[in-house]
Parts: sequence; structure tokens; C-alpha cells
Amino acid sequence: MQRFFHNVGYAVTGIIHAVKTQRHMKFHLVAAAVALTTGAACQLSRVEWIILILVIAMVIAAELLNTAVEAVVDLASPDRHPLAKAAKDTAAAAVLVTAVAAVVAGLLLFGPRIWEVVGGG
Ligand SMILES: Nc1ncnc2c1ncn2[C@@H]1O[C@H](COP(=O)(O)OP(=O)(O)OP(=O)(O)O)[C@@H](O)[C@H]1O
Repeated sequence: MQRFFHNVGYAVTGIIHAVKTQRHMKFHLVAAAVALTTGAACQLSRVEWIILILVIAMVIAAELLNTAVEAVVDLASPDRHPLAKAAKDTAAAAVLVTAVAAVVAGLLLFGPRIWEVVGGG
């Protein structure tokens, strides 16, 4: 049990490191807060909440993995190397894919509701 709490502590340390060092992570957290607040205002259904939470977790997990890849690459290859570039660019692409999916999911979830409020129908 003590080991479990130690591991949770290491994971929290990792999250704090990513938030402190990655400006994109700060942006993802602000976007997640906005999405959760909007979700509460829109009174999402249970399934919609599950989708929203999974999408947010997916983006943040991808950014955490990207941070880990960047750290390992910087450690293993301080000098420029095509493989280091491939690793960093591919990890960044993973974040981009999840972020685009999150934006599309957000538009599908909130778009019609916001459109209603704004007066489109
Ligand atoms: N060791 C390296 N060898 C070759 N190309 C690299 C190397 N390090 C970084 N790059 C290239 O420069 C880009 C920017 O690298 P950087 O280390 O600034 O990471 P980043 O993705 O911009 O992260 P952040 O903006 O969060 O600091 C990488 O995506 C990659 O294309």
C-alpha cells in the first residue's frame, strides 16, 4: 500500500514537472477547465460527460508522454540527430492528433447548444 502511494507521488511529480516546463500543457489545462465549465453549464448527459472526460484525459496523457519523450531525447542525444528529431516530431504529432480530435469532439458536443443560445435556431 505504501508503495502504491509512493508511485502516485512520483506520478504527481511528473504532472507538476510537465505543467511547469511545458507551455502547451498549461494551455491544455485551461482548455480542459473551460470545457468542463461549459459542460456543466450545458447539462451534458452521462455519456457526453464520459466522452468529454476521456477526450480531456487523452490530450493530457499525450502531452505527458510527449514531455517524457523530449526529456529522454535530450538526455540521450544532446547533439542534433535525425533520429532525435524523428522522435520529438512524432511525439509532438501524437499530441496534435489528440488535440484536433478534442476540438472536433468539443464542436460536436457544444456547437449545437452554443448555436441555440447565440440565436441560430
Ligand atoms: N537533438 C535534436 N536533434 C534534432 N532535432 C531536434 C533535436 N532536438 C530538437 N529538435 C527539433 O527541434 C524541435 C523543437 O525541439 P524542442 O526541444 O524545443 O522541443 P519542443 O517540441 O519545441 O518542445 P517545447 O516547445 O515544449 O520546449 C523538435 O520538434 C525537433 O524537430
